[in-house]
Amino acid sequence: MNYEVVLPAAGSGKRMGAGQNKLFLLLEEKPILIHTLEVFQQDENCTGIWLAVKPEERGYIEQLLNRFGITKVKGLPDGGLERQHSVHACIKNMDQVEIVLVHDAARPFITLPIIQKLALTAQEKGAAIAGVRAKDTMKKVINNVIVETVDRDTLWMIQTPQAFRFSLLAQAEDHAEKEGFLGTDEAMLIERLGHKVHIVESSYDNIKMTTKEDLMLGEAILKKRRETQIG
Ligand SMILES: Nc1ccn([C@@H]2O[C@H](COP(=O)(O)OP(=O)(O)OP(=O)(O)O)[C@@H](O)[C@H]2O)c(=O)n1
Ligand SMILES: C[C@](O)(CO)[C@H](O)COP(=O)(O)O
Repeated sequence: MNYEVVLPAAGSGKRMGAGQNKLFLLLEEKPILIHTLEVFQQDENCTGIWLAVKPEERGYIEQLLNRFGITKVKGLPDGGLERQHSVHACIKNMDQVEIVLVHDAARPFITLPIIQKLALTAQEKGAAIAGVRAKDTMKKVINNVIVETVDRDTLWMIQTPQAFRFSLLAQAEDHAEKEGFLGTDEAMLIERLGHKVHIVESSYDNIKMTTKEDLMLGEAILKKRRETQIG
């Protein structure tokens, strides 16, 4: 199933505390952003990449695209104050396609089988997002006191990619903007339309590079993958 992908890349990386956009930090000598882009560059089903960027970082990102042979980028619109604004900027710039994926540029370990399953489920059902089952005992806590132990079987930790029929996501983004609603993922905007969102089981490796500890985890995931390939 063919698709185009939106990669929000206009964050600041405050929690990483590196004093620069965390996407420029290196994992095995390659920027995190490039690790993520290479997944989609290599996927023959990906027909276009849209990158939301900070205006002052556009020139450097274009240099990186050239240096690493990333040729599928169709546009690099200005990102916004929040992640949702950055995604919306891309959606507004794109021509209509059947299926669009939104994927955090900060999640470099997504794999092609999960991407394909998401795209196919979105084609069939309209909206599909990646997630993994909660592993720990889950409790709701207010003011440091347990209010409730939540049935773990109903809880998933949500990731990206999130895949949609383009028209549905565009409608959800416009609706959220009109109502001044800000969500932490695209699925929340679709849920507000009353449309069902389906889950596709993903991998615990598909971490978002958020804090310093994630850099070590990231190096370990790359090492594991290299050793599996060699072995
Ligand atoms: N205004 C924003 C904020 C975030 N992002 C992107 O959305 C993804 C997920 O966001 P997050 O991990 O929160 O990244 P940052 O906002 O950079 O990190 P922090 O919240 O720690 O500042 C990242 O690829 C980030 O670049 C974006 O495009 N525009
Ligand atoms: C979309 C997301 O990756 C799902 O886990 C996440 O909500 C975005 O990251 P943030 O750190 O909440 O901005």
